[in-house]
Amino acid sequence: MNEHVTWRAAASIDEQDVIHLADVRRRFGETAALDGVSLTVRRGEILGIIGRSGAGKSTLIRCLNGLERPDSGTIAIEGREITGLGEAELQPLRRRIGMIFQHFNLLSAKTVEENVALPLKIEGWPKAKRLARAAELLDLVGLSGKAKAYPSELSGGQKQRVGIARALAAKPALLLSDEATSALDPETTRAILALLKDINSKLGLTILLVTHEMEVVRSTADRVAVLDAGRVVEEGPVWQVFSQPQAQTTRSLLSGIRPQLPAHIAQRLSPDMAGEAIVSLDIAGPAATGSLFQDISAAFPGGYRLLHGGIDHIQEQAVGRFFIAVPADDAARLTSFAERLGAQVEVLGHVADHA
Ligand SMILES: Nc1ncnc2c1ncn2[C@@H]1O[C@H](COP(=O)(O)OP(=O)(O)OP(=O)(O)O)[C@@H](O)[C@H]1O
Repeated sequence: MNEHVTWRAAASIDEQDVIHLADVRRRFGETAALDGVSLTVRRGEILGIIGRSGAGKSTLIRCLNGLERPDSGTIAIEGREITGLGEAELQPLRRRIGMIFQHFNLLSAKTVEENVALPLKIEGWPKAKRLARAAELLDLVGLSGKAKAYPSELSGGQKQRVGIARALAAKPALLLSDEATSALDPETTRAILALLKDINSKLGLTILLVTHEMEVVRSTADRVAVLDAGRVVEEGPVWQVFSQPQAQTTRSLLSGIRPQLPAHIAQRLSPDMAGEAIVSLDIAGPAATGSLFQDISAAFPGGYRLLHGGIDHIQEQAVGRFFIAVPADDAARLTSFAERLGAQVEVLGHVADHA
């Protein structure tokens, strides 16, 4: 455990960014896979990167681990620029990034402890020392009893724990998770994410979570960057981006985990200003659990109807999303009233009768 303490101390001395990308571009023929990506992964944080299929996530990962070279722009790992380095110079920097994968990528003919110790063997560590380190890491990931087992004898979750232990063996500056929970059931996913969060807080380990699973980012990341057609279209603390997403891509990516206007009401929406206006209210922070509806009630004697929604908690911040119906004539005044209280308001349309 001493090694962990040393590691953490080292992390706190060195405050520089772990990864820094500036205007990174990579084209494949007509396709701009990365179209000017600038991004920073700060030491000790968990940064989530989300994007739909084809957004450029894999190209970004390949540029980070040196398997792909950008056409232009710069990539620095712990302040050292990797763009332009030759293979020999790249190797030690590549080892500063430990990776975990969707399908674990364990060697089936090797035992668990041999898999974990493999990066250290490549680095030339003596056998006794690397097995001692493997034992320490297996303890960290909760697999002490499995050192002599083979991957085929393990569950998916246990295999990913071995993957995590192996990725941490050479004390990387960054753990890069490439869809690491996508092949796991929800319960195992939660356990693996809890382990990653635990390692992040115990060791100060910096983690980059690349995923198409919004729930992974919601429950685990500190910040999130949204990639769309090779560009970062939105970036910020998870609770902020998830509560008031600005980009259309972010909104549609989040549609599965944020309350949506029920389909039977959405089908009846009309742009004609008649009957009731259907309004969405997004509000976060203390205002979300404050007196929002009490204030609206007091200011709008014509009344309102709460149709759908609720309050979630992300990073210990309340995040509220509500759909309400108000008399059409009140919609404009309600919008400015709720905006003054900190809500993001959108009039989605109107319905002739009660929705
Ligand atoms: N080697 C390649 N040759 C040609 N086109 C490529 C190549 N690699 C990526 N692309 C294209 O670049 C774009 C970004 O691809 P990339 O694989 O980085 O996206 P992604 O976000 O990882 O997608 P997915 O989630 O489906 O893996 C896509 O349009 C893809 O077709």
